[in-house]
Amino acid sequence: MARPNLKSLLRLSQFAVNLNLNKTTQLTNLSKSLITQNRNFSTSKIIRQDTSNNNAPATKINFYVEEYKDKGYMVLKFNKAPVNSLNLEFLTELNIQLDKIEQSKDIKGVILTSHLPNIFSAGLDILEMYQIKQERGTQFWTALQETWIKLYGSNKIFIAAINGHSPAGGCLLAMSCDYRIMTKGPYKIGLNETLLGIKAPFWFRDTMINTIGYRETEKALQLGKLYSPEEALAVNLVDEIVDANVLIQKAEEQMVKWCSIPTVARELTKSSMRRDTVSKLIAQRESDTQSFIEFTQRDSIQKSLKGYLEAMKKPKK
Ligand SMILES: CCCCC/C=C\CCCC/C=C/C(=O)SCCNC(=O)CCNC(=O)[C@H](O)C(C)(C)COP(=O)(O)OP(=O)(O)OC[C@H]1O[C@@H](n2cnc3c(N)ncnc32)[C@H](O)[C@@H]1OP(=O)(O)O
Repeated sequence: MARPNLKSLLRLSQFAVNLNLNKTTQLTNLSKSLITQNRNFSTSKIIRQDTSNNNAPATKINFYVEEYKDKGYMVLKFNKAPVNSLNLEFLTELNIQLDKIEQSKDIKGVILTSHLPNIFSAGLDILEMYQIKQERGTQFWTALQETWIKLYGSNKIFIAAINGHSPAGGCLLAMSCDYRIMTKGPYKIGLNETLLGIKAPFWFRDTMINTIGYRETEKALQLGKLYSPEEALAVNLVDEIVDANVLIQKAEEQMVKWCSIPTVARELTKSSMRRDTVSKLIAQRESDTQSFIEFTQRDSIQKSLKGYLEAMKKPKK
């Protein structure tokens, strides 16, 4: 596919929030059709000023929410085209969703998945790290910490239905869930930060250690290893791999199973397993943010990120 020049890549975040009337109309129609299928289906919208067209408000639907209150769970679908990259606005909205979930008495669990084909999440939006300003960088990193604390530290049941690529921050989101099911296919999952010339933060590392163990993490992080679904299954990075057409069905089956466990006992058990890991970041949030700002402002890191952005723009073979 044709790649834009660096300038247009740098406008990606701005572009991503601009109004796309056709898309919005299509999505609204989709939402309506799902409601008529007797599903309680709601959309979450970001409304903000579209600076490329001073007269038009920008509307973009970043999430679809399907609630099955009678069954006690919901499906939360990422919908930030093209790759569900995690930028400040997306994370802020995700945090609001996570707060609502935590406060809901009717919802015991959530299936996290993507509405976009072949992609769960491409991880952090690289443009949030490239040539960042301190204020935005601080807000961004704080929002990301918040997401992880809310997700990894949640008492609710989270099942990741990974329907495509899930590198870096995408892998972190998946690992923060209680159970992972991945679609078979030419997809990759893992913490590949070293390939971008950056070090995975300690809480990414700890989440991976808690998921696949110390030795496998040691290799995976240094090599920036991206696993195929079969490789991920072999090291317990995912718990199941399935054909795409049964992904949500399998996730729902698991959800029913997890929901059937006595809630308080399950919650106390989960919390006892994760509390120390979460507390470690909570105790170091400010210094972790400062490290992020200091690290990403280094010339060497900016050079690596620039090279990575340029490589992403090269035409695919
Ligand atoms: C104490 C020390 C503290 C240290 C802290 C320091 C640093 C912080 C580290 C933070 C940890 C970082 C975590 C991360 O998550 S970094 C992000 C890593 N993500 C990736 O490497 C994924 C890159 N993307 C891809 O590999 C592919 O895009 C794909 C996900 C496999 C999907 O492929 P495909 O479907 O073929 O899509 P395209 O490649 O064509 O991409 C479509 C457009 O999306 C743009 N894109 C892709 N990924 C990102 C991204 N992560 N951020 C921003 N933009 C992204 C891509 O450029 C295309 O744009 P275009 O359509 O305009 O060309």
